[in-house]
Amino acid sequence: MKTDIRNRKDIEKLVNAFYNKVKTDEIIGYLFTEVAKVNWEAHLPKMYNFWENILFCTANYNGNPMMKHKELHEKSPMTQEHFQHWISLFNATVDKLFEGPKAEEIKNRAMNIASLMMYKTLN
Ligand code: HEM
Repeated sequence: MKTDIRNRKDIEKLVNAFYNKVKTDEIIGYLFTEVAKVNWEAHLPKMYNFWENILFCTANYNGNPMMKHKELHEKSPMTQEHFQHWISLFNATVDKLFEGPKAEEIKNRAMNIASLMMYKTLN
């Protein structure tokens, strides 16, 4: 039986599952592994903080994601398809693991941030 996203431990489970898929994904994987050469030990805790702050207002994330993605786009151009694919992977991961109001909220927030990011990055 699926539960809602209740705490940081659930966020860790979601984020780990999501980036496990991302790493080997045919459409966006290379942006992480070859272009940005992501240090996963640093990136994953940042993402736990990012989403924990969004869902539970913990005020433990203070980065600048818009800037990071603009820099990434300058190194290797991204397209609307990349962002749409990111969203579909993210939604599929949420739906596989969780259900409830917080699960719906995180998908809505991801979609809104992705739209803004696309607008700021691709224009
Ligand atoms: C095509 C879509 C996307 C790609 C390819 C992508 C890729 C990346 C990469 C390579 C990094 C840098 C990791 C590092 O520090 O080396 C990053 C950071 C990050 N991404 Fe994305 N991303 C995408 C979409 C999104 C979306 C839609 C969100 C939010 C809903 C998001 C949130 C973040 C955050 C919060 C960081 C950490 C920024 C920091 O350093 O504080 N990303 N992303």
